[in-house]
Amino acid sequence: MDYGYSLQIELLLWSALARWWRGTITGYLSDRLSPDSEEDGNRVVTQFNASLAVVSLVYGLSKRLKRSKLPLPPGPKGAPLIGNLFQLPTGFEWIQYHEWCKEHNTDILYLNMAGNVMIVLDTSKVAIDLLETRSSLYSGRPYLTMITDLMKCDWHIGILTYGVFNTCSCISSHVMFTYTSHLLRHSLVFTRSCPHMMLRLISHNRRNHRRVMHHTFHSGAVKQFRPYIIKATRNLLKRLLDDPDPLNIISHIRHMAGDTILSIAYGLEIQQENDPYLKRSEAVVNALGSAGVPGAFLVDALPILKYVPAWFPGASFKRKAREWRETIRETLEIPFAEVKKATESGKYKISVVSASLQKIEEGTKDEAFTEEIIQNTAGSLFTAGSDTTVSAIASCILGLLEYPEVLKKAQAQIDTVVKPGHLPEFEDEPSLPYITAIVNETLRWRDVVPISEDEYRGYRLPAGAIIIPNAWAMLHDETTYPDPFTFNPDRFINPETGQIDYTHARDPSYVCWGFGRRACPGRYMAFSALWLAIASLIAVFDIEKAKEKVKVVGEDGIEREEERTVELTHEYASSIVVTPKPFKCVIKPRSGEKENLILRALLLFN
Ligand code: HEM
Repeated sequence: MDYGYSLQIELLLWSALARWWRGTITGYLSDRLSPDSEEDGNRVVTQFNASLAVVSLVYGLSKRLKRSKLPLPPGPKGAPLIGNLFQLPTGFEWIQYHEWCKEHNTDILYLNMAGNVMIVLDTSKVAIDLLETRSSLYSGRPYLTMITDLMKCDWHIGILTYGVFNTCSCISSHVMFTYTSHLLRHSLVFTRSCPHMMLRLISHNRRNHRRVMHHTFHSGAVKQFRPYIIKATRNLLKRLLDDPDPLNIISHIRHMAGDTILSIAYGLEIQQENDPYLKRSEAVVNALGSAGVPGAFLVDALPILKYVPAWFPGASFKRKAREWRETIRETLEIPFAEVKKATESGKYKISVVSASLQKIEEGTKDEAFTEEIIQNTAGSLFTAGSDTTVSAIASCILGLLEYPEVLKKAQAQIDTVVKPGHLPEFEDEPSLPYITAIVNETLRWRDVVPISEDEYRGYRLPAGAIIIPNAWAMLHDETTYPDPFTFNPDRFINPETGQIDYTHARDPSYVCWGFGRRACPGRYMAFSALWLAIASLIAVFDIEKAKEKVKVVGEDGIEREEERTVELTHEYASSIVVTPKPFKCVIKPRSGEKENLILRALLLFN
């Protein structure tokens, strides 16, 4: 059934394609040939088109026939043409995916979204098998025309394709990719300018960007950025001390995450209020968040709409894209240019950009180290690392509020290990296993990226299918994590030694940082930032559920005021990164001594 519809659609596309080729090449030749030779040109083009269409059809049909012999994974029955499109909830879809998997007794689920195939991987076994063991079959993200073509965010590490080729959305590039990639043997790439059929030598791919990132983010190198993490964490403590309003907690954490990342990326000194770099970067996160919501812009489903002029009625998406494009460009270029200037003058602070530019200066032969790739890599860090860090710290606070005994136990361990008058340091990590267990449990309990998407280019599963590893299902699998919805850091602690022990509950890092070639390159830095922030918050603050006064009418019929605990609703905003919505709580220094400690610790840095 599915193949029947998609074959019809494909036939239509191929015939449209043949016409398109005819128009394009005829136009191209007529611009260049004299009127006499135009007729010859037309004949050549017609013959070329005919052969191309025949080859296309034979190729497409043979692939279809070969593929249709293989069974599809099970999945819920869909409606004609639209498939399962309207069966999906608009948020927290990973829960529904998991329900369907249970219903169909499968860990590989097939969904058809109006012809677009989605394959959900519900267990770590299939996810690791497909995404790690056979990672070379995966090439990139599903293409979003709004973000890539119109907002010109095609440089972002999370959007780029891993290997030599970068993806192109439009039909022309698809044809070029299919036919020419084999001929060119991985030496050229078709870039965003594909309608003009520009080819350029490739170094512009995700593998190279990840290499630049690895240079400063591998487990050893990332230690050089610890002073930035310490400073941003201490500023967070001070901000919470000065303004403990629960509705501002998430924005304080957001400031800390942004401060850390921009310092690491560029060595920037971030202001506590109205920092222009932070403001621009947050605007980019919001823009990408809005544009990345599936179905938010029709142009993603109908890429041809990108050619509609901005003044055209209903084309507000073009105007929005133009506005966002400008912010994105400034965010990418301004800080990079400043660091470059500082590096040239020799007055710079250590950062991803300065360390990578230095590698060029030293004459590296590594093709990944170009100014463009360094600029792109640094520009990707904020969007990838800010909301994720905010989500994890805020979820941890929710866990501590819901399970006060965890907070008390963690405070007791800190009090015995950390010297009086000091805040926890990175060096304390081996002696504070319970804090490490809390970080792990946070990343498992409220996993930050419940599902991600990858594009599959293999056989057995339909080529081009979107693969969705359901990390949420894996991290809440009760055979691996008994009582999975309880926030219980002790599952990672050996009761006899008191040390971290993953024999009874698997280390969540095998899932929570993503899989294979998509796995989070910022994980060591992210873990360090989470660890220090959580250890420091627990060391100096008591975090409790808020109380509120309510009016109640007693049995005697008299109205009284009563104090009640405000229960948490655990509401999250559902997106690629799920982040808790602001929640009520009380956060106050554990003592006057801890308050002084917060002030003193920050002074040391200024
Ligand atoms: C709690 C913190 C974090 C978590 C849980 C997390 C998790 C993840 C996950 C699951 C992915 C893969 C997404 C996918 O497959 O679609 C990813 C990708 C990525 N992360 Fe993180 N991340 C965190 C923090 C950070 C930080 C702080 C940075 C950098 C400063 C960072 C940089 C990146 C980048 C650049 C990618 C894209 C990699 C690629 O597509 O090749 N992340 N992250």
